[in-house]
Amino acid sequence: MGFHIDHICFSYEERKVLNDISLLLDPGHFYGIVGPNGCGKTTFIDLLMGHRRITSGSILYKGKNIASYSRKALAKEISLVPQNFYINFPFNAREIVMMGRYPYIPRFSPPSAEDIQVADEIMMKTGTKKFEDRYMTEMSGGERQRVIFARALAQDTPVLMLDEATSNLDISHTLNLLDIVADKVKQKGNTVIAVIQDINLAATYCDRMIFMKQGGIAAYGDTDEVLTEETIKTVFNVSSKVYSEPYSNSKKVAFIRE
Ligand SMILES: Nc1ncnc2c1ncn2[C@@H]1O[C@H](COP(=O)(O)OP(=O)(O)OP(=O)(O)O)[C@@H](O)[C@H]1O
Repeated sequence: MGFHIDHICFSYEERKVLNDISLLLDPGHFYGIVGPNGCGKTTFIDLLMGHRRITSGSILYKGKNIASYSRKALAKEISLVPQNFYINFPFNAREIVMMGRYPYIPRFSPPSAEDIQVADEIMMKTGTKKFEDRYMTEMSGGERQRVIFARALAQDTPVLMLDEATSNLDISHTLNLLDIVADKVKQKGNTVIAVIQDINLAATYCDRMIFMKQGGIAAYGDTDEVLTEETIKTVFNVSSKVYSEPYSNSKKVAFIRE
């Protein structure tokens, strides 16, 4: 049982940003959310995270209203790699990754041996161990992004939300991190819900896609079915050719400049 999103609307004060969205997001899938700038993707993710309250409708997670979960209970279920992460206090990379373990560490207690082991393993896998002692304020944008990604993985939740989480990473780190989470979807039945601007990257990893436009859902379903030239035209007003690409065994889009 995943998310049951029922006729939700959301406004920033007077401004309606999401309009009547209904979706069922089942566990065990890699969802890609795609859509033009400003169409409401981050706002949608914020609502699923319980960070903002919907104006109308309901969001159930595992059958319970998302707003009824305590912060700590929700942190054991859902983690997020945000689009922007601001930090001006000089935490080092290890401290940031360890923050992912906070739902499991009792108040006023130090991290357990297990917490330390999990953080170490994640840092090795994400290639962030080599700068574990470096301050976040003294890293490149891509290095910081990988540490924030590692923090979310250390949280070890059944649901992981990615908001353009790899947009400033090189291709090698992008593939490494998306492979790690795709593996969790396959092996453990975890759920990934990822806002991805790069449609071809989304098509490679996501078995289901949600196309958003002007605060609503323009198309939703299995990637093979919804990723079409018509969808790209409707959502982005861009002409394209959609074709099957044998190397990644997925659909790909070639954009046509007119
Ligand atoms: N805090 C806010 N207060 C008022 N309006 C906001 C706020 N945050 C976002 N908006 C507006 O809400 C709309 C949706 O924003 P959102 O960030 O969800 O879009 P997005 O699809 O994630 O965009 P992008 O692809 O550019 O990241 C935009 O028109 C934006 O200007």
